[in-house]
Amino acid sequence: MELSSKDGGKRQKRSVIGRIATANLREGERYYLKLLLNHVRGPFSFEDLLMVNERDCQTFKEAVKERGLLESDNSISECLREAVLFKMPSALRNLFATILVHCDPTDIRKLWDTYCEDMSEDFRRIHKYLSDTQLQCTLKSINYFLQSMGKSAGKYDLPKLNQCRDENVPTECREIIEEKAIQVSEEDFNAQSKLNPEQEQAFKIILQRVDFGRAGLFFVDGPGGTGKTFLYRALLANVRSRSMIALATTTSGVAATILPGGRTVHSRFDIPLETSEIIITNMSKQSGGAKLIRKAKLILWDEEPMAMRQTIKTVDRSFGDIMDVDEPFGGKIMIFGGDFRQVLPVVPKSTRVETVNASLVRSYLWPKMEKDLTNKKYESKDRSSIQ
Ligand SMILES: Nc1ncnc2c1ncn2[C@@H]1O[C@H](COP(=O)(O)OP(=O)(O)OP(=O)(O)O)[C@@H](O)[C@H]1O
Repeated sequence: MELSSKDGGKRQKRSVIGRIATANLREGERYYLKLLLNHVRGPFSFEDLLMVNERDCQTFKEAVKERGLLESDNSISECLREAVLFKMPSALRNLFATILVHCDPTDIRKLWDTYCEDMSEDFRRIHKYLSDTQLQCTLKSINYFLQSMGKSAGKYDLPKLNQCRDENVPTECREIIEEKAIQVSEEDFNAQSKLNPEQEQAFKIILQRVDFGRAGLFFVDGPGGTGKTFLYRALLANVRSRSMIALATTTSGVAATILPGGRTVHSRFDIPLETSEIIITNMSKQSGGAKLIRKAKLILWDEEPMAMRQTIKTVDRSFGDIMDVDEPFGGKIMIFGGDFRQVLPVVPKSTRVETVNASLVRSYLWPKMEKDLTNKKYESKDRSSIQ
C-alpha cells in the first residue's frame, strides 16, 4: 500500500541513506571512522576521509585529530584544569581515575603528561629529590582508585607501575579501608552481655563458625520485635571489635540505616536491577567490592524475605565466582534474617502463590540454610559440646 502525504498527494520516492550503526570509543578505528562519516561532507572513498588539509593521514584516529573533532578530550582536559584550582592532589588523582574509567579519553598519555605534576604535588613535597618515587607513588595512588572501580593502571597508557612501598599511599582498596574504619559503639559492644537465651545460643553458634573459619548459611527468623536486630548488632560489634570485617547489608534502604555500616545489597554487591538465570552481579573479580567480600568473615543480609529469589541466586553465583569455591555463597558465613510474616517480594499484579514462588522459600538455597538455631548444640573451640 502506498501511503499518501498530508496534502493527499502520493508520497515522492527518494533515495534514502540508511542509519549509521553506532560505534563505541573502545572499538578504536571503527569509532573514528564513524566520527569522520558524521562530520565530513560527501566523501567518495576512505582515502577521502584520511586526507586532511592536503595531508594523507595513516589512521582514522589521526584524521579525526587533524580535523579537531576530538571535542571530548578537550572538555576532559578543561575539567581537570578547573579541578587543579581547588582540588587537593589526592582528589585530583581520584578524578583522573574516574575519567579514565568512565569518560574513555582518547589520548590518555597526553592527559597524564599535562596533569602529572599537579596530581603528584603532595608526593613531590614528601620525596623532594626522588623523582622516580614521586612518579611511582602517584601511579600507585591512581591505581588504588582504579582498583575500587574494577580496573588497574596497567590497562591504560600510563607509565609502568613498579613496586612502591610508601606509607602515604594506601595499600588496601577504599572499600576495605572504609569498612575497617567503622566504629563499634559501646552500646553494641555491651549488647553481647544482655542477650536472652535464644539470642545467646544463635550468637555462639554463628561466632563459633567465624572462629573456626568454616562456611555457614543461617536464617534468623522471628516476628517483629523479637530481637533480631539486637542480635545482629551484637554480632557485628563482636567481629568488628576483633579487627575483622563483618558486612551489614539489607534489602531495603531504611533497614540499612538501622545497622552500623549498613548498606543495601544492591549497592554493596552491585546487583543489576534486572536479574535472570544467567546474570551475575556487576562486581568484577578485581574490584574493591570483590576484595572486601574475600576478606569478610561474616556477611549479614537483613530483611531477606523482601528480596526476589533470583536476586539471591545472582549473589550466590557471584560469590562463588569471586571466591573460586564451589559452595553456596563461595563458602562465606552468611546470615540471612527477616520475617516472612511482614513483607514478601513485590511482584506486580501477582497472585499470592506467585509472590511466594518469587521468594527465598522456593530457592534451592532455602533447604541448605540452618534455621532453628536455638535447638542446636553449641560446640566450644575444642569441639566438645557444652550444652
Ligand atoms: N536481649 C535484649 N535485651 C534488651 N533489649 C532487647 C533485647 N532484645 C531486643 N531488645 C529490644 O527490643 C526491641 C525490639 O528488638 P529488635 O528491634 O531487635 O527486634 P526485631 O526482631 O529486629 O524487630 P523487626 O523485625 O520489627 O525489625 C528493641 O528496642 C531492642 O533494643
